[in-house]
Amino acid sequence: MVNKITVVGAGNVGATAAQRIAEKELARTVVMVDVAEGIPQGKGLDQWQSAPIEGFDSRVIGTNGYDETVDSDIVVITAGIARKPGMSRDDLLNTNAGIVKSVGEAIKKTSPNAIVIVVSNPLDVMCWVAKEATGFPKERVIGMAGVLDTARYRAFLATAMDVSVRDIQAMVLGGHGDTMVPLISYTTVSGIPITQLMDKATLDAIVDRTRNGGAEIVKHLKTGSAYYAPSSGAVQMVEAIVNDQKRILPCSAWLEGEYGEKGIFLGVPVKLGRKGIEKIIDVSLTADEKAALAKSAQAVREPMSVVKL
Ligand SMILES: NC(=O)C1=CN([C@@H]2O[C@H](COP(=O)(O)OP(=O)(O)OC[C@H]3O[C@@H](n4cnc5c(N)ncnc54)[C@H](O)[C@@H]3O)[C@@H](O)[C@H]2O)C=CC1
Ligand SMILES: O=C([O-])CC(=O)C(=O)O
Repeated sequence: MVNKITVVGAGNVGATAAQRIAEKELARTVVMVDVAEGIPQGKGLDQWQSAPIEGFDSRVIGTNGYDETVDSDIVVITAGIARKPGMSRDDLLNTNAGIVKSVGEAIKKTSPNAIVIVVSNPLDVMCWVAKEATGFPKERVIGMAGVLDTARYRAFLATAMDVSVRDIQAMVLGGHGDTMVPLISYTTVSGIPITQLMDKATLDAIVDRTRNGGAEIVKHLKTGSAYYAPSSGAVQMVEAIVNDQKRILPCSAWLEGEYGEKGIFLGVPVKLGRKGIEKIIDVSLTADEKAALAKSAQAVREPMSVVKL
């Protein structure tokens, strides 16, 4: 358990993440911050009132400012607008860049030693905005997307094969968009290569569905985007950090030459522990996977070039 975890944005992803963090008792105090008056206060109080039933002692509070967040160990940024049907994540760029920048500046002043987990979209670009605004080292600014995209891929594979999700190991790398790269060569079911268990057409359809996994939920919900699995993804990363688990998870990380890329955030396998990103793991890729990752990096670079910081 750490002393304090702040979740900025008390909307669908933020509030669900805060509740999960409290239920897992990952921090003594969980603070939700939102600009919407009354919302973080009301949700925080409601969550705290679930504590006697769920049996957790993490105190949840909600606020519109940063005083209560001072010296947070971890800050999860979920502030920003979510997309609606017909929109791409890049359509959120300008609005969310301004929001994430202001949040980053506030965190820099109030929690200078925090590890920041970014969730707001477009994810990889927002990680960069958060890194610029906080000035934090690359180990302490981490994006949540690969854990979610991989969870979707694993869930689809488990459904198709009628096996436990627990036995499916996989990794989705690249940017959090249509160009993401599910690594078929590293997908196994209890160590058995997926290509021995599933025909190519079925696998290709699952890869395609994974790439469009966020849009599929938006199409159903109409009013916003996914939040149960996204908050689970963010909380798995929080847990890895709090408990110094040294988990190897696909996260958006600032690259300085790894995978042939530099000066961008991109989803790659990292080791997550108490210091944040403790290592970026550079795995070998097939020629097709390398080309797909390079294309995905380009899809992150383009929106970056139009953001005014
Ligand atoms: N990285 C990923 O895999 C995922 C990213 N997302 C992204 O996460 C973000 C949040 O999604 P939801 O929670 O569904 O949206 P939501 O609309 O339910 O909640 C967003 C909250 O942010 C608040 N907010 C806006 N400006 C703020 C500021 N300056 N400071 C504090 N709070 C502020 C709003 O008042 C609102 O309560 C979106 O940008 C969405 O696209 C969502 C799911 C997955
Ligand atoms: O689709 C969206 O806009 C939200 C998101 O990133 C996801 O669910 O993958």
